[in-house]
Amino acid sequence: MLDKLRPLFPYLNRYRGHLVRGAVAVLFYNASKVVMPLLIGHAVDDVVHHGVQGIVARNVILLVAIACVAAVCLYATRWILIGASREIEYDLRNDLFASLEKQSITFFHEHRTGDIMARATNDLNAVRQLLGPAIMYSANTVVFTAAALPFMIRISPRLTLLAFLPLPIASVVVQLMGRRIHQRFERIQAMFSEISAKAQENFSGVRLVRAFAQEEAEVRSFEEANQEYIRRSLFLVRIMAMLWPTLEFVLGLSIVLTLLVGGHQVVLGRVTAGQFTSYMVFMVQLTFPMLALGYVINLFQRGTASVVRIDELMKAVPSIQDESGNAVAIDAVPQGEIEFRNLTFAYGSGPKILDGVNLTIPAGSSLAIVGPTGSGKTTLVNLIPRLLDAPAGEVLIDGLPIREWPLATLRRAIGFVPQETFLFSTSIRDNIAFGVPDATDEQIEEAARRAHIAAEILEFPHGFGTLVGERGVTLSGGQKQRTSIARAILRNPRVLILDDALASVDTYTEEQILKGLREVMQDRTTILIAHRVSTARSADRIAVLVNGRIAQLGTHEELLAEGGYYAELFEKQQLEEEIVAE
Ligand SMILES: Nc1ncnc2c1ncn2[C@@H]1O[C@H](COP(=O)(O)OP(=O)(O)OP(=O)(O)O)[C@@H](O)[C@H]1O
Repeated sequence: MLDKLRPLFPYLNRYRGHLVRGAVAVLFYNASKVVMPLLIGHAVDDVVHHGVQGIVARNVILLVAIACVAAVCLYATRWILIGASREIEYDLRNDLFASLEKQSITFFHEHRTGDIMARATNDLNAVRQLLGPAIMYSANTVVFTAAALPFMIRISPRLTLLAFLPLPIASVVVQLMGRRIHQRFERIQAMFSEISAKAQENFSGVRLVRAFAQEEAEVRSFEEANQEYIRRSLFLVRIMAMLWPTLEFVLGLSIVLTLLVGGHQVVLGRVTAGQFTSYMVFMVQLTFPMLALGYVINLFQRGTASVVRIDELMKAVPSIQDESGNAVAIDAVPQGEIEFRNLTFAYGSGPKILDGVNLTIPAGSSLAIVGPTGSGKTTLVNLIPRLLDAPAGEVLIDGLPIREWPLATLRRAIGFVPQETFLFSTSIRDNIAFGVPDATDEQIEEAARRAHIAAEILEFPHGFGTLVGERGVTLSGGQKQRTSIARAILRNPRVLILDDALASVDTYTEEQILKGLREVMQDRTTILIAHRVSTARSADRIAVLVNGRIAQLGTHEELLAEGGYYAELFEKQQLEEEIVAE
């Protein structure tokens, strides 16, 4: 178990000052608690022997004073130890988020968002409870038992031996049940991840669910998953339900034995009434910490299972990261020449998606990529900002293997408009300025103007301050694409990549955007993935990608003259336009 908790050691070490102060508070708290039964015993003996009011009153004052000290120490214990657990929770959450931010996109294909969210919330909370209440209660139990035991032995070794006799039974029960609690909690958390993922996908895909009238089917499927979650939780409840009464029974047994044997010893005069009272108070005081043991074990088992689940995410090594000893300085700016040198690429052990691609895009020139759906166009451009990693030496920037460039330098130089546009639930201004936090309003508006979206944005009630997404207006597909283009332009990148970024706009808007882009494209390397010839022809050269191979390469005129896929596409689209025009 300690091994599983190893990931927490650096955090505990960081807050060792808190832990030491917490330990001091625990010591003082338990010291004052141990004094109390002794004082009560004294008071009882005083009454029995002297019956003097004054002495009793002195004992009462002392008791109240000790109770005050205990209360202050308990307050300090909670404040320091629970506070430290919150600090560690804060650090853990930040570290988890930072490590997730570094993961490559394949990581997010392998882990469902709901699962990640469940680990970042439910599991993190279980770890916090382990670090806070679990550590605090176990420290109190151990210290109090250790402090009380010598006094109890001094009062009566025989009584102590008898009273503690049933405790090993409790220990065995706790050991056995602890293991099961751990296993069952792991299964509960896995199911919770499943439910979270299901809910998250349903909310994200709400349009599809409504359009296909699948609400009831989805509710049913959610209910099934929820039922399984409850079934697994009830499994844990069953064990916990056995743990509490077992511990209570064992403690009850101890108290009964103490009463029986202790009472007998008072009668025989071996212990005084006061000593016996002290002893009984010790036993009663031990009841709560012993019972809390069941709760603490539960917290420890849950927490350990959750540490493992969080650590799985934290220790996942990003599949794409900076190679050690990059040849290029971090503040370098690439010219923007891109070369694919005999590039072959497959997803994992799957089939080849790109096969022997040889292509150079000179710095400052533009290239359009056309080709049938699934031919590998997106895959090819994803290799440039290293969203996917090509085999070493097969993609070069300015003649240098791409891995020689620090990731930050490389990505800073690229403006990327992905096929699926994504806008954050914030203002249009912030969405465009994403990646350029110090951009001025003028720069943002200029980028929007070039992407041919400025006029439409200004028509919204709050202009550029209009909120989009879940909390604001819903932009049309074309508006989203143009906002996304403005975002890429604002970065003033050396390399601009537009992956089918004009697919959702009509031909008139396409023409307007291309007009704006023509200025932007000057002197920067631009790659346009397009399905329309009208978009493709605006580039210096056009590459036709078929089945992961470059089938044709040339200017619009050259490719028309050459015949083949591009010329056919041109004819087909012209015919369509003529039919629409009639
Ligand atoms: N993450 C992935 N894992 C496995 N296969 C993938 C993955 N992403 C894409 N593919 C496969 O790679 C092939 C090429 O996909 P890609 O998206 O590059 O094509 P495309 O030419 O951009 O298509 P489209 O024009 O439809 O956007 C497809 O067969 C696709 O199924």
